[in-house]
Amino acid sequence: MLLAIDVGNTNTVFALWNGSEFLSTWRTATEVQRTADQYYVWLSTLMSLRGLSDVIVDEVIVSSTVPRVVFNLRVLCNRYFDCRPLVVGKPDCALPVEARVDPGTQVGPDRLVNTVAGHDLHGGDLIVVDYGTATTFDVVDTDGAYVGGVIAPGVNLSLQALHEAAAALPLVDVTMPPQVIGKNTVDCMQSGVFWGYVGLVGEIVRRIKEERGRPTKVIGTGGLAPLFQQGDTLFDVFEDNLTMHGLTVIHRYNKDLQE
Ligand SMILES: Nc1ncnc2c1ncn2[C@@H]1O[C@H](COP(=O)(O)OP(=O)(O)OP(=O)(O)O)[C@@H](O)[C@H]1O
Ligand SMILES: CC(C)(CO)[C@@H](O)C(=O)NCCC(=O)O
Ligand SMILES: [K+]
Repeated sequence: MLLAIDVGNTNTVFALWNGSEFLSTWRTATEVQRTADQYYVWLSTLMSLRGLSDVIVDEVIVSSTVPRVVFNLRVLCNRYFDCRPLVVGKPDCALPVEARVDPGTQVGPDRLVNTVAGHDLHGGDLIVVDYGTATTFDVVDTDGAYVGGVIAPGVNLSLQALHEAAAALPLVDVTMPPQVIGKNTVDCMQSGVFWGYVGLVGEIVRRIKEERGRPTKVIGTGGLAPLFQQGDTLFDVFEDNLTMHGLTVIHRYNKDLQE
């Protein structure tokens, strides 16, 4: 069975894919020091808690925005799953779409995977907005190619930065505040970040559409996307599991190429 691993700068998600559905997904904090043995103890424990101890993982695909993590994931595959992982961005992992960017640019693998997934589900002419560690905008051309985008600081990163830089500001969660005008510190901060990001996303999407000059569908993904959709209609669709879906599409594509 396929194990798909999506390593973000904050969180790493593992998912088991049986060819037609995800049996389970698990999330852990991304940590470069974590060893293959630590991954395996953690994963096999969670698998048995879900009654999945009999599942044999024999294929793995990885997307990692943190290059150093890949080494230990390779050891995990070799030692415990007796296979070589397919790693997005490496020459031996083919992608069903092109990346039309400046020569030498290393596009984040998560953005390529989101492009593939978006194109698979919705065709071409898309903007994928991903609320991860960074807030990214991936522009998908008519033929499905990644043609660039926008990288803005992530929502939680902005809240953290306020807290770390200003002695009197606490660390708060992002939420939609009751009013725009805050009457206390927390409401003021939440208003700044919530409405600030509603504005940021709306404005960047508007300008991308203007620059491209054709009808473009907007897809929102990432843990915080639904929260921001409450502030304004920012997306045409919300996709819960976009990156994981893209990993299964890329895995299938590479298998079909081998056959
Ligand atoms: N109201 C909220 N306030 C703060 N965080 C939230 C809230 N709702 C969801 N989240 C967080 O969103 C995250 C899920 O987002 P996602 O997996 O898209 O990105 P990430 O893990 O933060 O970033 P990356 O993928 O770059 O590591 C989880 O860490 C979850 O705790
Ligand atoms: C922008 C992030 C951090 C978002 O996860 C990741 O996609 C990344 O490290 N990208 C590399 C640079 C680029 O995508 O152009
Ligand atoms: K992500």
